[in-house]
Amino acid sequence: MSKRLLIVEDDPGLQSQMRWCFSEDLEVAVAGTRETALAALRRLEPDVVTLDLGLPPDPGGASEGFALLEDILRLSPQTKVIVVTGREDKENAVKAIGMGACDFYQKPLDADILTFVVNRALRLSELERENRELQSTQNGTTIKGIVAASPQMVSICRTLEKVAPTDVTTLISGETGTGKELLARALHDLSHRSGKPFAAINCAAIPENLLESELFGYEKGAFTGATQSKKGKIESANGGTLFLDEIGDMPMPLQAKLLRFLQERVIDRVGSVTPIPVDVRVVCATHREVRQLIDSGDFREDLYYRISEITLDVPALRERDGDALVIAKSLLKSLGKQMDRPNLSFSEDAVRAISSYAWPGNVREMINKVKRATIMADGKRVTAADLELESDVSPMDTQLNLRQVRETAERQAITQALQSSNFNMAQAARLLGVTRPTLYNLTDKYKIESSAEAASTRH
Ligand SMILES: Nc1ncnc2c1ncn2[C@@H]1O[C@H](COP(=O)(O)OP(=O)(O)OP(=O)(O)O)[C@@H](O)[C@H]1O
Repeated sequence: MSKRLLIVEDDPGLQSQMRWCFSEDLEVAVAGTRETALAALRRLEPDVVTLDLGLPPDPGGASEGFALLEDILRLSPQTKVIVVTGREDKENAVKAIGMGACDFYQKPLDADILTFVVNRALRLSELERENRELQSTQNGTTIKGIVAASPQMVSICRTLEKVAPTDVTTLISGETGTGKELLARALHDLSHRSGKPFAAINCAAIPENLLESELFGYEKGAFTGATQSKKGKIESANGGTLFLDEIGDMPMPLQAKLLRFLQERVIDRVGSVTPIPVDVRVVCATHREVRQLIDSGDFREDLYYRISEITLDVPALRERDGDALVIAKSLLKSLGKQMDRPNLSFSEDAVRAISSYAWPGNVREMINKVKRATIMADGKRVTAADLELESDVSPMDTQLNLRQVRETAERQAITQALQSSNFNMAQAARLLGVTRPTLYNLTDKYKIESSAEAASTRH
């Protein structure tokens, strides 16, 4: 894509002199007033603007130039602005830089210096764009399967890397869906036990009377129905890692038995008194406040100290700076690939909605929302509405020109009309106040399915 430069200069002589300074591989537009400059900004989306501060109606001062500088920085903050000032106008140059201009250039015109300054700004703009692209795809950790950019999660991953090679019992706490099991698996994968089993059991999901035999196994004849002996989860994890999810929900009698195992590293199957030595690393997780469970008499304090030799407190997604967006982007990429909808990206309003939403169900909730959006999105852009998130921005805050606004609005209106008319084209056309052929043209243009069957089997 060619680079674009907008020259804002009210003197026609200088306008053409400046235009001549730049080679043909640069797309150059010229504007002489604030209004025409803003129109060109929206149309051209320039990488760099040279801005003469002395614009009409204040050609002798700088008020109009400063107003335009503010407009440009608000509407298109990534555009690099070089202010052009009079020979003795150092004060305004400094003020403009303070406001956010990237450089300044003093008249009279010197072609070499001007091209040098503009090329430098173009290069800066290119580097910043590359950097933005890199940042949006970069993962702050190299642990397989974990996507994180926030300092909080990056620090947890660092701790995890240090703890993994040891055998210390680790307690991972955090709200539901924050990735506790994912971290437990990473602890296993990064340890010397990775070639051995990883056995997981959810203490809250198994009825109390079955949990003991699930964990410790049983001998033939131990209870009605025990027609043969069976290993429990602890034994089947021998050599590897045992993950006890929702440890806070473990019944008291079993807590005593687990404590004995952690102290002596032997288990007794149900119905047996012969201890079996087992070598496992234990990782526990809970979404509950274990300290409160201890206070209310529902959790043994001695067991707590045994299982929490190291604790990892996983913050909720809303507390991690920047994670929501990088995880959402990574999910969109992988789910898009899985569902044969590659190259999807989030619209500006989706990006804002993802960053401001509280994600009470954390990453698990995000997976569901992104999965839905991957199916629902029309075209390549996933909107806040596709994610079923509220968009708090008006289109003009984020969209640069009318084409973008119009297309988004048209696409939404057509989809709604088709849905509310049960995909009856004549009725939808009436609702939209257009003829049927026009509606067909529009559904073709936006690649919107115009029958219920096609819309539901589209993906
Ligand atoms: N940082 C992350 N990067 C990528 N995927 C993640 C991340 N955190 C969580 N996930 C994914 O989110 C889903 C939920 O994670 P996980 O099951 O580990 O959460 P949990 O805290 O154990 O939940 P619960 O308390 O409900 O058992 C999983 O599919 C997991 O792979």
